Amino acid sequence: MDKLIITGNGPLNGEVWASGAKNSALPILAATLLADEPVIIGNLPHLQDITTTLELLAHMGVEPVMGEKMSIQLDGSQVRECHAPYELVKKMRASILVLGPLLAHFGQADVSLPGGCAIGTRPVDLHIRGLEAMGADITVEGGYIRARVDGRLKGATVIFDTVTVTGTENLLMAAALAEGTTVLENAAREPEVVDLAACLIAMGAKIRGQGSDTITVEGVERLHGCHYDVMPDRIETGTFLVAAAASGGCVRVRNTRADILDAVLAKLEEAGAMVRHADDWIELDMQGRRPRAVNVRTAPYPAFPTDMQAQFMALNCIADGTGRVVETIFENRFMHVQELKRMGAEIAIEGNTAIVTGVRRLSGAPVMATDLRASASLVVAAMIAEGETLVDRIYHIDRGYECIEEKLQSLGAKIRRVPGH
Ligand SMILES: CC(=O)N[C@H]1[C@@H](OP(=O)(O)OP(=O)(O)OC[C@H]2O[C@@H](n3ccc(=O)[nH]c3=O)[C@H](O)[C@@H]2O)O[C@H](CO)[C@@H](O)[C@@H]1O
Ligand SMILES: C=C(OP(=O)(O)O)C(=O)O
Repeated sequence: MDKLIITGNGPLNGEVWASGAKNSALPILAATLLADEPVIIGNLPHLQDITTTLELLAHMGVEPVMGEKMSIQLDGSQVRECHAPYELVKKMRASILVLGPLLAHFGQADVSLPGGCAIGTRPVDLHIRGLEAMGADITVEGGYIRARVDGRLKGATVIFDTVTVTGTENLLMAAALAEGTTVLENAAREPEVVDLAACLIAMGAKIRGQGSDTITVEGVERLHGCHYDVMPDRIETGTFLVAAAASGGCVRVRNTRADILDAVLAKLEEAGAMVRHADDWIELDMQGRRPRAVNVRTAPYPAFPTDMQAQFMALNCIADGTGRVVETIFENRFMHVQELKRMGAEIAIEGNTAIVTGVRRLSGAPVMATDLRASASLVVAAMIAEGETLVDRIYHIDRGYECIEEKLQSLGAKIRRVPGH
């Protein structure tokens, strides 16, 4: 298993590019299963999760054809098998995103039930209930979701009990090829849902209301090919900005968007950062100052994202004052706390709240990455700590951060990868 060795090296400064969004690319790759023709997807990030998705599509018979500039052509008409095996699903929960497209296009899907993961149990009951409301016959047996429909799925009104991002995406994709109109209520408003809808529209789907909590889809009989570029990764962008703020530095992130990061940018300004932005870049300047502690409470978009919670925890660890971090989305997303404490952080947990009292200095230590964003928080903490930190199990970070060490090195970080077994 690869490890990262990081030595605190003062403020981060310079420019870095944001990659395409993982959480947009994954549903969009699954959406190519809906089309009868080749679809070209551009601005794909080079990530382990993308590789896993391409393996999953190849397992079904869809062979990826590499194009220019990180683009890939996929042809949904090549599907031979509507089966997502446990061996691949266990590597990546987002594999559940093939359920809706397979069922809508081919009338059948056998998808391994994704397990829980470090951050929570993460059930998929709302995906299943929504598809059943559209006429699917679904059983769960031997660890597999077995879904069938005679003819086309039927449009329905689906009211989600809880806001679910991939649940909304699965139903949106299924509804695109259903017979009649589907209304998704209490739908997720995340920018990645809007990006998926834009890709589906480019394929011929009829969708309105994306970005609001009511999405209406008029099903069409077929979807065609298109070329679609994935939006920039707002969580990767936010991670670079938090690292800049925590280190007292000045960083410009290019190829990104400020309009999808409002809640994060507001918290960074509250922490004392000067933030400027234009159409495709965001710059954060901390002018060498120590950040002020901030309170954050995670909630569905447009509120503060759970995927940025761990990184803000790292910032609060060295901030001036005490910050309360409340996690409302996942029941176990504080796995980084114990590791940050190994580096000298002062954090107390009360239920779903972490109370972080800033210290002037963290110290390097051997730490263990437990999930994707926990890993990012440890990397941020390591870059501002005194001495050397060894971050183990970084396969988690490779799921969601493209060329993490090269990008951070370009900002002045002392970080290197040590290959492991
Ligand atoms: C690939 C992807 O896009 N992943 C993101 C997606 O995950 P994901 O789509 O898995 O997360 P959800 O939005 O579905 O989860 C939100 C909450 O709803 C619960 N729930 C969800 C579905 C369901 O059928 N039943 C149920 O109870 C979950 O356990 C969780 O407590 O949104 C999360 C919340 O913004 C992000 O942290 C993940 O990075
Ligand atoms: C939790 C995340 O991803 P996933 O849903 O793929 O586990 C994440 O991107 O922070």
